[in-house]
Amino acid sequence: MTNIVLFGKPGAGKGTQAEFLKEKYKLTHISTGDVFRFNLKNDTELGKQARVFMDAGDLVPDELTTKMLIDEVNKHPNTNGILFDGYPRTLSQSVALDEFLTSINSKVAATIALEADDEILIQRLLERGKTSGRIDDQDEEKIRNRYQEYNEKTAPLMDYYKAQGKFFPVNGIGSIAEITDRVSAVIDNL
Ligand SMILES: Nc1ncnc2c1ncn2[C@@H]1O[C@H](COP(=O)(O)OP(=O)(O)O)[C@@H](O)[C@H]1O
Repeated sequence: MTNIVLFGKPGAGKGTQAEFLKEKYKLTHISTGDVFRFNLKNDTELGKQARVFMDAGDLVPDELTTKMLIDEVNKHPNTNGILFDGYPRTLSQSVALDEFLTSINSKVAATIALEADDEILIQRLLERGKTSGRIDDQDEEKIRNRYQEYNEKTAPLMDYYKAQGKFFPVNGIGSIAEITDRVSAVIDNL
């Protein structure tokens, strides 16, 4: 299994790149944001629990998120590898992911970070909010809160993966195809 973590701030283009990468490398794409939104839409028990956090732009509590993630991975026992998009987002989630992958004889092969400036990203999200219907994309204050969550809780993961020699930053500004090429260069070298 080649498991790749796609890392980046909100709006960095993880979901867009994942669509191309999953085809190219025959990976299973798991977006925690998408799974949560599916549960919100279908008003499941998980959706009910996650809604308040998501609508405010806060992270959903680790325990709930990790349980959901493990359930998703377990739905694909024969996969070539997983493309993790939006997970892990806290140190506790990184540790939980490593423990879980070890338990199934696997590991994170690489964490690939799409890098771009905050102001560019905030504009992208506001633009997306006009058509996506996502409450968390429609209001600058909620977007700024997501950046604060990222800076406080998610940014420290960079050091966690750097210490393991698994952190690969990629310039996230350019055409979609250019960025796919940059990410592919990292994967092809693994
Ligand atoms: N790993 C996670 N841990 C906690 N909450 C999460 C996680 N992944 C997604 N969420 C929740 O879902 C929301 C939307 O996720 P996502 O679509 O990945 O956002 P973004 O476009 O901001 O990167 C987050 O703001 C958060 O509330």
